[in-house]
Order: sequence, then structure tokens, then C-alpha cells
Amino acid sequence: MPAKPPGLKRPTFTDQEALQFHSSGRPGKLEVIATKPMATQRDLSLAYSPGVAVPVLAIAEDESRAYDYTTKGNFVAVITNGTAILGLGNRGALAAKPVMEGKAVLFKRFADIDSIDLEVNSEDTDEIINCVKLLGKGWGGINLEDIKAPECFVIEQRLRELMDIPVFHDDQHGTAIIAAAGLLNALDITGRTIEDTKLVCNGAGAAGIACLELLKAIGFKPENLILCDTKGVIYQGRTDGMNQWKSAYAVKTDKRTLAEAFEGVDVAFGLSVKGAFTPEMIKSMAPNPIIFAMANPDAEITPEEVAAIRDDAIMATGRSDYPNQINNVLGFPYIFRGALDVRASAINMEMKIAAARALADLAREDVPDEVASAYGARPKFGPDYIIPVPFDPRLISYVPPAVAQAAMDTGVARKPIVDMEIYRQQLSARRDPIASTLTQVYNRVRRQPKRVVFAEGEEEQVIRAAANFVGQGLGTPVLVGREDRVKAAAADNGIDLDGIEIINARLSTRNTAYINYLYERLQRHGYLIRDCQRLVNTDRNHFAACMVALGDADAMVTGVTRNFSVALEDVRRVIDPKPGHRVIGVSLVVTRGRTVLVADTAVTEMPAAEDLADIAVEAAGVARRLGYEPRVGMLAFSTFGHPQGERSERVIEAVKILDHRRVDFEYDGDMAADVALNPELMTAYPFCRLSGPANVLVMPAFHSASISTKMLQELGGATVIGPLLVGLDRPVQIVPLGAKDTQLVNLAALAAFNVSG
Ligand SMILES: NC(=O)C1=CN([C@@H]2O[C@H](COP(=O)(O)OP(=O)(O)OC[C@H]3O[C@@H](n4cnc5c(N)ncnc54)[C@H](OP(=O)(O)O)[C@@H]3O)[C@@H](O)[C@H]2O)C=CC1
Ligand SMILES: CC(=O)C(=O)O
Ligand SMILES: [Mg+2]
Repeated sequence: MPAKPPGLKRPTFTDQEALQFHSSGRPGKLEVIATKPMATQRDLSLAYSPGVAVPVLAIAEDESRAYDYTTKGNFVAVITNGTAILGLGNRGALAAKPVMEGKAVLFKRFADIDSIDLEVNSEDTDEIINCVKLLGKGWGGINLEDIKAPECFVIEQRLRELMDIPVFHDDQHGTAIIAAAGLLNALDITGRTIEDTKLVCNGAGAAGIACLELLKAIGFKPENLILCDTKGVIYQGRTDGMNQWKSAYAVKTDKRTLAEAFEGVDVAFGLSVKGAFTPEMIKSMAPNPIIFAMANPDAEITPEEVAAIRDDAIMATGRSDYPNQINNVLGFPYIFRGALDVRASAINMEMKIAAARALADLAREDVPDEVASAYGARPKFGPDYIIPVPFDPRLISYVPPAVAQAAMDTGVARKPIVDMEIYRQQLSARRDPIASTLTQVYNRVRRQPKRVVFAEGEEEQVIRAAANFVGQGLGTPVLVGREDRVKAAAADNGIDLDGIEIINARLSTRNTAYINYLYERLQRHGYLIRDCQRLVNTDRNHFAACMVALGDADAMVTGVTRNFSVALEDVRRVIDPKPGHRVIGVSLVVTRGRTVLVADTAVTEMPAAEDLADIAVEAAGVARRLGYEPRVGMLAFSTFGHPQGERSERVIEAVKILDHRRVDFEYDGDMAADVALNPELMTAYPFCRLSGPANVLVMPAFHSASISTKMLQELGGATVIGPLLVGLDRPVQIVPLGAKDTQLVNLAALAAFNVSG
């Protein structure tokens, strides 16, 4: 079932959307891309026979060379047999494939690790061990996933003994690391010490047992840890439903039920099932209790239920829609990143503790603007912020160095890091910022939901986008259209209209105000009152723009049925540029883990030098609002004066204008695109004032901006978001003609975020 965050009227997606997401385009979530040119006969003979024989012989002679000549060093296999898929139980190996593909894309997204999913169709422990052992030579690490207890313990242990690469069951150790990190901070906030803290853990499976193992390793006293399962407390002498892993945590106690175990306890961990904790249990805990209800997708008890009982608890769940999310995505990408980078032979306890401490420490630091903007307010270390959030961009440069250092200190690193500071910088460059950028945009809008008017309210993809907008908690969409048409289109397509407003421009009670407003603006531009009446009553762009201009909506989205320039003309009749600003289009181009902003992709066809300087200022402002520190490359076909040409002269002049204006961001030019983007090429110009590759590209003219972004999209596989319309006095976004619902929602969110500032 889709997650249904509290307070939202419907899940953030429907079952149909989840299926469509997975089936659209190339089915599934992964593809393999060649990293070497494959264009000529020579390329082929190097990549394959006969050239490939040379690395073959090198590796045959010295296996460690596989790290130099193959994908091994950046490659993790995500392996399951499908016996414990999330909280869905045993659904078979093939049914686990979407989860494993998902995990593989998260490895890539958060830590630039390539990975492949493997679904082993067996429940026989020996068969699985043998299979993984025989296949495993080519990988740098193994992430076991969703294999049920107790078999998972045997499989992991034997593979760790048999293999010389990290074997890590994430449901065990990933969960334990994140939970321990959050707990260290919660103990600190509530003034507790590890030695004196009493904890009950409900759930004695993969996650529960691994949590207690890690807690013991960081200093918890065994007698202070009570483990429970479906049969209640695991006490010394119990025989029912036991196994050797549970026995290791059996304590001497006369408590028998979970309720008894809760009495006076400081901390409760839930790694069991929804609803396992009752209000009475929570009531009976010690003052300032710590409750981590981590069952997925629904917790043992909800934060609302706890808040209704007591107000002194620190509460965490496994979910993203509450504060303090204990989720293993905070761990596995970065733990493997650190392990791979030192060619670790294992992930040992010291590395796990190092990861937990790095996460705990990170939550105590001031958050950067990127994270702050996602919250609307700056999260501060305290009961509602004990653990970093998954989109925190600092995770990649904090956790892997800690893990790598621990590997080096404990002798499992086969290639130590020489300079940790340089390593940290390299790690930062690996992250793909767009995921966190859009997450921030969405989260910020969720915290301050907006009323967004969709001018083309009768179009199916617009209605779908509006439903998605409500579902994600972004605010109230207003569809401009005839109610019967909108309702019929929604019914035909199975779209729920709950939370969506429909306004028929002809029947609106606000038309007189809109017409008067428009007439005031246009009367000296050849428009009669009758023309204004016609525009408001019959043209949806004018009507929607009037709604925004007069404060009846916060933002507007249009463009599905009209060309950009036509829609922009409509809007401009109603809304002016922000005083002192220029209206431009900025496209976000995301490709190969890198995001650049390209401007002006929409408005000024042949900018003069002064215009180019304005465009640079506007685009740098957008970059800042999206959390990037702008480095603006003023692009031309020339680089620093060579070869000469008229368009380059304008760019050179624009740079002088920016010098004169003393703007507060980095910029330089004229420069060719490759020099702007490639640090090696940039070194040929040691006087260049950019401190790194440009992340904002100001194009010499609209045509070069438009052509290059479209080519990148079609030939380079880039994702292009936008053009974002910036510089208007009110937030309006114009989507590309025929845009799909996902693009519409992204631009509606960006409009509500007011990317224009
Ligand atoms: N937030 C996160 O990042 C993660 C959360 N989890 C969640 O933790 C839970 C357990 O996962 P995992 O350890 O992999 O699963 P396992 O199948 O390995 O273990 C489940 C354990 O829960 C116990 N259990 C089940 N129902 C109850 C109940 N009503 N009361 C007490 N104990 C119960 C079982 O008891 P018995 O032994 O008697 O059968 C078993 O010990 C799941 O909900 C999962 O989603 C897991 C990994 C990560
Ligand atoms: C989060 C996770 O790995 C699980 O629920 O299985
Ligand atoms: Mg899992």
C-alpha cells in the first residue's frame, strides 16, 4: 500500500501511479551504460578481443589489478532471496526485484556506487551461500537484503568467512547503525548515560538482534537490554520459539510480557509490526522516554498517539513524513562508499560504530542553507532533530571518511586513503545535488502549502497533476475550467478530485475586479473595457494571471496547450516584471550526477551586453535560491578573446559590466562550454576567476541556449527541468507544450516555492 502521511487527504501516489512509474519507458529502474567510447573498430578491439586480453593477463597475475581495470572497485551486488521483503514477508525471489533495483538506484543516487540486483531463487541456506560465493569475485562488496531471520545470520556469517570483500546485511546492520546514531543523541538530550540506560526491543529478527549487538558494542550493559518477540520477553530458560541468536540476548528477569518489560524503561525500540505498542505501555515508561517505533511501513505506535499520552517523549519512526526518520538509506550508500574506497575486505564493528558516531555528530552541527530551506525553519539539534535527514548533502563527505578511517585503523583497508581532506573534497563532488534540491523545494512547499491555479484545468494531465499536488501535501490546486468537463475528464481517468477547486472563469464572482484591474493596465495600450471583459471571461491565462495578481491564488501554471511565447505574452499583459528585474528562462540541466543552470532559455532572443549581465544576475539568484553557490560561466564560441567575433565581444562587454556592478557571485568569460565545465581545460587559463567548474551557464543568445539544452536532453540523456520563468512580480511557470503531469507538478512546486524569489 502507498504510504499515507498524516494530515494528507490521500496517499502521495496511487497504486496505478506506482505501477506506471515502474513500467513507463524502459521497464524497471536500471540500465547499463558504457563508460568507454564504443564508436570505432579500434574502440571495439580495445574493449573486447583482442585488447581485452591485456588486462585479463594482468589480473590473472595479480588479482588486485581487477580494481584498476574493471568495475570491481565501485560495484556492489544487492542480493536477496525474497523471504522478508520490507514488511511484506516472503513473496519469492522475483517479487523482490523492484526493491533490489530500488536499492541499486539509491546506491547510485546518493554515493555514485554502481550496483546490480541479484534475486537468488532458493530458501536453502547452503545453496544461497554457494551461489554468492561462486559469483562474488567480480564485486567490491555485497549488500544482502530482505532475507528472513534466522537464515540471514547464517548466510551472512558464512559469507563473511568465505569472501575477502565486505558482506553486509543491511536490514541488520544498516538499521542498527542509524538507530544507534539517533539513540546516542537522544540519550544526550535527555541527560542519560549509556551505562545506566534501560532499553526494551520488540522484534527479535534481523533488525532487532543486530540493534542489540551494536548497542552492546557501544557500551550498553547486557542486563539493561530486554528483547521481546511474539512470545513476549526472551528470558533465560525460555524454550518456546527460541534460536541461538535470541538465546544470546536472554536475560535473567521475572518479566514475561512486553507490557511488563515497558514498566519504567528509558528506551523502547520497535522492530516488529504495526500497532505493537499500546498507550498503557508508553504511559508506564520512565520520564523523558525515548521511543523508536521503526516497523515499516507503519510504526508500532504513531507520534500522534504518543503525543496524546505524554509530552516528554523523544519519538522516531522509519517514515519520512515525521521528524526523526530512522531509515537505513542514511547508511548503506555511505558505508559502502567508505569501504570501497579503501578496498576493504570487510565491514567490521569498528566501521559500523564509526558510521553511527559520524551520523550522530552530523546532527549536532548547524545545518546548511540547503537543509534549512527544506524545513522552512532551520532544524536545530533537539528532540525533533536527533538524526540527519536523508537529503542532507553533507552525508557523503562525513560518513565515508569515518568508515574508511576505521577500516584503516583496524587493518581491513587494502588501499589506505592518503589525504583525508582531498578525499572529502572528492566525495562532495560525487553527489548529485538535484535530488536534494527538488526534495528541498517540495518539503518547503509542504510546510507552507500554497494555492496554485492551473489555467488549463480541463486537460487530463493537468487534472492528474492537480491530484498529485494535493496528494503530496503541496497545497490547494485551482483548476480553471467548466466544472462538468473537469468532472467528466476526472471520472473517465479515475482521478480523485478531493481537495481540488474548480473555477469557471465565466461564472466567477471576481470577474468585475479582474476586468477593472486589467482595464486600468491596458486602457492606454489600445484595449477597450470590452476587450478586457473578453480576455477575463474567455481566456484562461488572463483569468488565472488575474487571480494571482489580485491575491486569489499564490502561483500559476500554464503552457500545456499553448506555445511558451504566446502564454508568456498573455501573462505579461497581467503581471509586470519585479521592479529592477529582468524576465528570463532558466533551465536546470541534470546529467551524469551534475546539475547546471542554463540561461536565458526562454525570453530574450539576441541579448546585448547589458542584457547578458542582467541574465547572469537573475540566473545566479535562482542558483542561490536552489541552494547552489553560483559560479557563472559567460559562454561564447571563444575563450578569453580567441577567436574573435562580434558575439564574443558582447560577452566580453557583459563581463566588464558585471565587474562594474560589483556583483556578489563568481563569474568569468568569455569562455567556451568545455572550458567552463572541465576543470582540466580551465587550468590552461590560470587567471580564470572561477574557483571550480561553472554551475550557471549564461548563453550568448536564446538560440544557443535552446539548441544546446534540447540536444543534451535528446542525445545526452540529460533531464531538463524548465525553463523556469523568473523575474516576474508574481510566481508563474509556463510548462513546455504538451508537458506531462510529472513536469507540471515539478513546475507547480517550483512556482509555489517561488523560485523567482
Ligand atoms: N526503519 C528501518 O530502516 C527498518 C525497519 N525494519 C522493520 O523492522 C521490522 C522487522 O524486520 P526484520 O527484523 O527484518 O524481520 P524479521 O522477520 O527478521 O523479524 C521480525 C521479528 O519481529 C517479531 N514480531 C513480529 N510480530 C511481533 C509482535 N506482534 N510482537 C512482538 N514481536 C513481533 C518476530 O517475532 P518471532 O521471532 O517470535 O517470530 C521477529 O522476531 C519490519 O517491520 C521492518 O520493516 C527493518 C529494517 C530496517
Ligand atoms: C528499510 C528496509 O530495508 C526494510 O524495511 O526492509
Ligand atoms: Mg530491507
